Amino acid sequence: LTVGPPPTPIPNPQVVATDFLEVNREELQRWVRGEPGAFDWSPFIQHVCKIEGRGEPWQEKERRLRGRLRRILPIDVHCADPLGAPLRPPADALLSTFCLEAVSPDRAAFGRALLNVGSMLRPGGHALLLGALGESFYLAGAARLPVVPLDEDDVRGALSDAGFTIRDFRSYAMPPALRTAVDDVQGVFFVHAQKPLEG
Ligand SMILES: C[S@@+](CC[C@H](N)C(=O)[O-])C[C@H]1O[C@@H](n2cnc3c(N)ncnc32)[C@H](O)[C@@H]1O
Repeated sequence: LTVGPPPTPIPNPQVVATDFLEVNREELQRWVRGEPGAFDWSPFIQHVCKIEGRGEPWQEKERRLRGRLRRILPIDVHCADPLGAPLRPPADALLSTFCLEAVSPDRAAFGRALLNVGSMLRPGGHALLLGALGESFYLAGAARLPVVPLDEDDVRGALSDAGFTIRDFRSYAMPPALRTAVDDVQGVFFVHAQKPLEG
């Protein structure tokens, strides 16, 4: 789960990155510090520069992102206060990818997790969520990890129950070429949702 800057520019935006596992947080920390042997995110940053098409040198984007990533915090999306204490200031925007459904035993838990992470957003804040549709497991090395299989209506219902307004909802069915043995994902959803300005 990553909490970050909003779609419209704000002065001096900061990015707060979070993960449940210390090993994952340490890996990210190594990248921020530029340590040798850290995971190399540069192909992804180069790709983003390419699709943004602004001619920004990728090294500049990487440098800026490193500078903005000030906090890497432990999180548990199953807690009402996922960070252990309210995020101060609350986030303008929140990005979560393939997390909530992968760590929830059932749809009710997915809905509660969405409500919990939504509490880190300011009123009017934006959530960008990507996740798996119809997935029941994925393999991480030798481990077979369960996933709650969701359909589009499950995601829409959970967003509405958590008080979000859906601004954009897209999904695609996994093309056969991308179906591999590491999971049984049927599709992917992309959501832009917003918390109401009041309440
Ligand atoms: C399927 S991975 C997705 C990772 C990454 N966001 C991505 O898109 O590839 C699920 C992530 O959820 C994290 N996780 C596990 N339990 C969690 C919990 N209770 N609260 C928050 N994150 C959790 C794992 O450490 C892992 O990084």
